[in-house]
Amino acid sequence: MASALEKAGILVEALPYIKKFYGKTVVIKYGGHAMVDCALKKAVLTDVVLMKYVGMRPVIVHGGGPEITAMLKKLGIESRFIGGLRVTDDETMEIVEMVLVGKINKEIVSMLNAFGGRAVGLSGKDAGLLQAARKLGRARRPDGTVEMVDIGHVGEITRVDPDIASTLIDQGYIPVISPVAVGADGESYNINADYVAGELAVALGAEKLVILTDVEGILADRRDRDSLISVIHAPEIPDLVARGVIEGGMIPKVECCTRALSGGVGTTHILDGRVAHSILLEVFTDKGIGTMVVG
Ligand SMILES: Nc1ncnc2c1ncn2[C@@H]1O[C@H](COP(=O)(O)OP(=O)(O)O)[C@@H](O)[C@H]1O
Ligand SMILES: CC(=O)N[C@@H](CCC(=O)OP(=O)(O)O)C(=O)O
Repeated sequence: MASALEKAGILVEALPYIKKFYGKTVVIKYGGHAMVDCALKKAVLTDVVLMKYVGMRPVIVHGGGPEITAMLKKLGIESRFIGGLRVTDDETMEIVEMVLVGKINKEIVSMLNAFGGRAVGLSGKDAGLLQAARKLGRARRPDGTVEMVDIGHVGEITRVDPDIASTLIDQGYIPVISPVAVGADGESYNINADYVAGELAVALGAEKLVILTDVEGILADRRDRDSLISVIHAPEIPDLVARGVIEGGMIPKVECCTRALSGGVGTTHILDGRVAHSILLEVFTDKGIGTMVVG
């Protein structure tokens, strides 16, 4: 147990960070293990409420891929991914929206409110927050070449109108956003939540983008948990992707960090959502954790 003096020391250590981030927007991509484990869920959402109470402007973009897969399985529908994106036919789109907007979003909102935050759930469809167009999937042929194929209602963000989110933030609310968008044609689109977090961070002029996931951060060797890369420069990323060091679900994360940095976001981080209070450790202590992606 920490002594009273140690506890005071921890609070004092946080002071420069509280000052630095006071009034600043921080976009948090919430997904992975931290979303299914009940204790971790509480830890993450408590951190977000604390950030709010010390004067930061947190915004949550949530994922929910595993829950969508589980629901589809219950309904006897098999999940298929091409280039890391879910092949989304009409029926799947309906389930995606039900799970993300109807279930996960509302659960996060209720918990934040129970912890003393004032959270409001939105999907990208609300007030034109996210507009999208059909995105093709990158299918790898057996000979290694890539073919672009139709993957249904999967969207690429074409326009962000952050007004509804910034109005809510200005009024003291915590926006919680589902990665579902609308097309110019009125069609619904399913978007990888990492891309939504990156684009929103840019549109909201965020100071920080924090992506929670199921690993320590970017590993130089995925089989070696000690090979964490603490700081990586965006220009180093394409080579790591080409060499297969970064692959699968880590690709949208690094792409979204790179996009955010080029759009003016101060710092971007990929953190281990399995570590309780990893957001607090990153934001309020001298000991940065996970991988920081810098420009
Ligand atoms: N270089 C790498 N370092 C760490 N993880 C990597 C790397 N390359 C690929 N990955 C994979 O990316 C996964 C994280 O992406 P994903 O499963 O989509 O996360 P989430 O569900 O949090 O969005 C890791 O669990 C890991 O399997
Ligand atoms: C197009 C696409 O793949 N969309 C994702 C949206 C949810 C998501 O991104 O969830 P995670 O962050 O938990 O992976 C999906 O359907 O799974």
